[in-house]
Amino acid sequence: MIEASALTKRYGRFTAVNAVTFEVRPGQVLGFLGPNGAGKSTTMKMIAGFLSPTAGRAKVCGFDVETHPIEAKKALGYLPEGAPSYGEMTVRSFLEFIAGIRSLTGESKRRRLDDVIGRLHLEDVLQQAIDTLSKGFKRRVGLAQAILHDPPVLILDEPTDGLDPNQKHEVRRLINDMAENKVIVISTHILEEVHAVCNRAIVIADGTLLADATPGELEARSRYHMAVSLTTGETAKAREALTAIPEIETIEVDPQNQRITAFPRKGKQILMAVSDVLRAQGITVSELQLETGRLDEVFRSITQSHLREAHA
Ligand SMILES: Nc1ncnc2c1ncn2[C@@H]1O[C@H](COP(=O)(O)OP(=O)(O)OP(=O)(O)O)[C@@H](O)[C@H]1O
Repeated sequence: MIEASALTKRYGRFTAVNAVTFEVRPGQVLGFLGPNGAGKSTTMKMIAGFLSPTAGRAKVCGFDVETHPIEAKKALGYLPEGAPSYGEMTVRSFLEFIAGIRSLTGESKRRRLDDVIGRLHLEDVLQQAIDTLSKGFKRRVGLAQAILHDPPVLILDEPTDGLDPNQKHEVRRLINDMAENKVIVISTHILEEVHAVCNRAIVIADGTLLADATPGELEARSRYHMAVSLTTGETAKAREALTAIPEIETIEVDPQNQRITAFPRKGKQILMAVSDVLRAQGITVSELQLETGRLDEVFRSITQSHLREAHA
């Protein structure tokens, strides 16, 4: 379990992280979302014990990161941003070195090394110096060192940064496979990643926690939640037909692709009515979709309204 209590980091008069409080329990994969410079990496570094908080505290599996750093770090795997240090080492010697630091020996060391090398497909680069690897491979080596001792808590700072789409998919699957009995925190800019791996999301901006909810709850805040979108060759006729439905508040047409979106009045369901009206008018649609909500729009509205208020 991770407990962050009023975690704060100040650099001079600048507050990078402002009294952030949250808990993460086993089975939770928490996505850390926020614009550039929001304080995501700084918060993760404080929980991982790589940076001392100015105020507040973090605990990992009950151990205060500041007062019991060894116990806390034992329970934790941390993938920092960027590439692993020790770039002159080969991948194999780096992982052996980390295994030593993690006190792995003998059969269990061999098993753990084989496991992470296999999971992250590092077989072909084991003898290569880390500095000479592509960005994606460097990221995979970083992930391998984070999970090598099979810790109960994982903190992964942008784990899929620099990976190609296949590798992104693989790493998301790896996180899903590990999620059941671990505590996992990931930071990401990729909102589809929140859907793919997270069952909870925290939004921060300017070092301040602005939202803490499931991805579904966040989507439900979107103006697109329960809206109906459709594509047809008869846009004008369909739009006109939809104006007859009293439960629809507004209708928008995307100028790029002519896709129509009908927004319901608060609390109203419109899918059946839309479908009935189109059928009655003989309008053929190539696609009709009930929207769950758009995370990117919610993210923008939460962070931008905060920034507007903060700088007003
Ligand atoms: N050592 C430092 N001295 C002064 N300011 C710093 C220092 N480290 C970070 N900051 C500032 O703290 C703020 C938060 O940085 P942080 O790296 O945590 O953001 P982030 O949310 O991870 O951003 P990104 O998504 O761009 O990685 C930024 O404004 C950054 O410039």
